[in-house]
Amino acid sequence: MSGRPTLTPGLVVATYGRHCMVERADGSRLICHPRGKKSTAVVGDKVLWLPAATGQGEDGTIEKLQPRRNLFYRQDEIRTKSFAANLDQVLILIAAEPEFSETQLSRALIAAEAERISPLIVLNKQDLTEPFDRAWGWLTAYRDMGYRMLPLSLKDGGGTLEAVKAELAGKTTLVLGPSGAGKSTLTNHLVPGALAATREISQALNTGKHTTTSTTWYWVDKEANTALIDSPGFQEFGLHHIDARHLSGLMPDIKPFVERCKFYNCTHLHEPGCGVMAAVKNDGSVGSISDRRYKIYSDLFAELDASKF
Ligand SMILES: Nc1nc2c(ncn2[C@@H]2O[C@H](COP(=O)(O)OP(=O)(O)OP(=O)(O)O)[C@@H](O)[C@H]2O)c(=O)[nH]1
Ligand SMILES: [Zn+2]
Repeated sequence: MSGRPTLTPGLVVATYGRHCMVERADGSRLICHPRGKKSTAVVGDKVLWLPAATGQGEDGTIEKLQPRRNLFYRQDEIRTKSFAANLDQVLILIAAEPEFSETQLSRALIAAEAERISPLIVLNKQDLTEPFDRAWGWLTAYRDMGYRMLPLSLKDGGGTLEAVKAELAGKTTLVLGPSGAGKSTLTNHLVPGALAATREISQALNTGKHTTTSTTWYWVDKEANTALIDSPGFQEFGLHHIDARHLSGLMPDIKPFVERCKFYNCTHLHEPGCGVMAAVKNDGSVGSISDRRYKIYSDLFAELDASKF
């Protein structure tokens, strides 16, 4: 009879619980579940899988995860983690309206920095001129920190969408953003039919129930060079995997001042001779740390430090 089944490479394109949708090299897809309890595959993982024995209800088992280039962490309200792996960049989509939270923006940027994944901030709804200009001006501080930023109007399409597309070309991008920023609209502009495809995947993975998968991979081009990964909003963007002591190094406006601290293990919360605290200015002028960002730092420090116990 035939020999042993051979391990076949695949890409995880969606997950629901421990079930995964795996794409073969030819683009066809099948449902797999990981062998063993420990290994959990995430969207973007490259895996080796085997066909399941007949009658087991799934099409295959994931036998091996290939080493990851990076792993983006996110923790939701109930503290279950969901991630995506092997990313080139994270697109943080915010909008002129509804107003977004600076804390959530900072958290997403810190999560990206921690994995050395380049973030791209995109401010949508440029057609809403007045709130847009206000938000854009306010984000200047983030441009000054060195973050890439682009304006967008999904309503008007045109030039701004082309500029965003150019940043995505040839890369794997995770899209994050608060509810109402325009994530679904962006995905549908870039991948027509994306939402219908997601519903189908969700139903296949979750035995027909109408729930959406937490994270989904889409190919933007036929050649499969450009990929977009959609993820739910970031209301509760937990950073519990980050050590509080590493936080200052992950905030580019705070980092340069750390070397001025008197104590090498300064937490920048109460120590005398702290270079960070000395640089905090309430006007957020260039070459200083704004008091908003310092508050985000100190609140996060307390949260991350407490989460260890
Ligand atoms: N004025 C304006 N409205 C926009 C623009 N882009 C999207 N919208 C609208 O903003 C609303 C929210 O867009 P969605 O794409 O559903 O936002 P989302 O980020 O997917 O939101 P969730 O599904 O809640 O996570 C919709 O009514 C869109 O039509 C834009 O550029 N300008
Ligand atoms: Zn200090």
